[in-house]
Amino acid sequence: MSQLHSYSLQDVFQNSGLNGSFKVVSETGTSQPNPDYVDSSCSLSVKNVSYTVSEHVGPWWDLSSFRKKWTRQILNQVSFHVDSGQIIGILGNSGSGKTTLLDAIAGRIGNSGKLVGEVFVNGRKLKTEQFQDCFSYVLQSDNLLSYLTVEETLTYTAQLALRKHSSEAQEGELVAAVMVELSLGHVAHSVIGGHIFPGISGGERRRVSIASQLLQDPTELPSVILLYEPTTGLDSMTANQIVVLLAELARRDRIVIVTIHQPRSELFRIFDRIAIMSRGELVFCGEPEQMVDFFSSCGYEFDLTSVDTRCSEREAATYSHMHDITSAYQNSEIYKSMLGRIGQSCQRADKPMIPFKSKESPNCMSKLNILLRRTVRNMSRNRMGVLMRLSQNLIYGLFIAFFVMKLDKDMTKGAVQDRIGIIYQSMGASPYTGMLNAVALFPALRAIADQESKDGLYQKWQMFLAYIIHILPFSIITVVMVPHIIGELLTLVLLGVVQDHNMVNSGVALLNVAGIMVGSGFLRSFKQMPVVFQWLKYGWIVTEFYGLNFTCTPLAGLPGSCLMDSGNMIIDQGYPGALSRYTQDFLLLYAFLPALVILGIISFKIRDHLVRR
Ligand SMILES: Nc1ncnc2c1ncn2[C@@H]1O[C@H](COP(=O)(O)OP(=O)(O)OP(=O)(O)O)[C@@H](O)[C@H]1O
Repeated sequence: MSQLHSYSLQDVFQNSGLNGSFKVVSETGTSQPNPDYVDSSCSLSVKNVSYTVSEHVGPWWDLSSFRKKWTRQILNQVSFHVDSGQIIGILGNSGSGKTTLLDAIAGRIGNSGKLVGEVFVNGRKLKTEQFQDCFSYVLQSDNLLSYLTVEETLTYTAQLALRKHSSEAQEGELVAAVMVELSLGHVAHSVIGGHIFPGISGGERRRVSIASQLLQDPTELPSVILLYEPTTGLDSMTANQIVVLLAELARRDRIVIVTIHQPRSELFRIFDRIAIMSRGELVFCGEPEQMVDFFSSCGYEFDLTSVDTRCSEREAATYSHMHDITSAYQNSEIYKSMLGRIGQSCQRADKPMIPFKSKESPNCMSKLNILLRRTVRNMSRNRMGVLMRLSQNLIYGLFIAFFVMKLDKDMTKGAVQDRIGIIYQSMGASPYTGMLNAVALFPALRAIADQESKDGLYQKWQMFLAYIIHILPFSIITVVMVPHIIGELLTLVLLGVVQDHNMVNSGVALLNVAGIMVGSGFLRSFKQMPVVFQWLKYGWIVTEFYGLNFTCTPLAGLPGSCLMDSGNMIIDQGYPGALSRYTQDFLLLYAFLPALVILGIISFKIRDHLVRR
């Protein structure tokens, strides 16, 4: 990775033709503090943003109150202004509205409530649907593929995000530059790791997630980066390092907005602006030094900004404190000067607009190809996963073969019953192996798809298709065990619309048992079945029994115990019409496969609407 140290990200963008305009150009990736940002290249103004949701007054089991609704104010007239080169920390107790504010700015608020207010970038008002294309958003959880290295992870992201005509060399240079910028060079070839095997550290994973976001703007460095709780779950030293790193990113001509739960006191100095939220309102937004003066001038401690809901008296008292502080802030010079800066920036809309994320990213097929290569590479290193897929059908096949070899031809020794039993077991049990695969291996990919699709890298159903294509070679081994593949596909379809994979487990099990019992004809006579199930009867019986001749020793005292002595008679008597429908029934069985793939695509399209955006 020696080449890593020869690039800075800005240089690469400028040299590669994917250039943007930078005022602060650093050398070799080290930050250049830029304290005198008089005319910043970018400004973000958030003006009077409010968010309300309509909620049922009571729970659903109390119908009278459930029918009534009330409007709840989650964000109330939030305004702040921040220039490039600055990092702003949004603080507040749990439930104060930090996440909602970040989601609102990032354009991922969902449509369950009503969002009003204005967001300006460089003085130009953004439409709500433009937020998502304008800002980069780093979530709290690092959804990364465990078996890929850091460099591979970032390379695949670059391939998914960058312009279709960017070359491999350009992508490589950008990835190398981003790794330099986030000090990831020393772990470039280390695997990300997971719960069951070690990989890079928690802080390094955070940095990989941030690096992924930096790579997602192909035309220019992302100018506004939002990070949700980037320090949660990290030890204090690593948390400090992450915040320092974010401050360095901001100094390189960006705006960095971070929500943070409980920052250590030394971290306050690193932020250029501190915003404190309580009950959906900004009770303070200013420089850290101003914060100390402000709180001492209004006679309150900083930690009195949260409302204590432990009892009604404490709630009333602390709410009144909070109200006093908010009023004091809104009457302060700090607030007025902030409003002044918003006004100035709106009047001076002469700066260039931040370019939106490129709409020229690779086409659908190329993205599918990249996703497939990424999934295959990750899977091929998962020894347990590969072993599980290869061995389960082999073992299952051997198990069935063991019984098949012992099948008797004597009618009186259960020749017919045993054969039907074997078919029933093959049909009934193999979908479970498919289900187990999907439940064990797919949810991690689904979480990644949820995040990356929100970033606009691809659509969720494309990850679903890539997953199906990558299991095809394994499925070819089990081609005669269509029920196994049907089991896996059915599980994937349900995983699209049901989040909890335990519920999916039970659902598939139930559908499988019910399907076999009601619709297969193994446990019920075809003739007694409703017509809708009759056409579902398939060719296994014909495959097993056609052309078979049985022996039979008549049982004493049981005349007619040997009335049927051939497989063809069994088919005619027990499953009338099955012979003439043989091809049609098999086609029907295989038709389940494309039908389930189409259902899966629909299911993952529905997921787009279900998963809160
Ligand atoms: N769509 C919604 N419908 C109903 N209530 C909501 C919705 N979104 C947010 N809330 C409520 O708004 C309040 C603020 O939530 P938010 O997640 O923004 O707080 P937070 O400051 O990020 O909390 P934490 O630090 O615990 O994550 C919470 O009480 C939450 O339950």
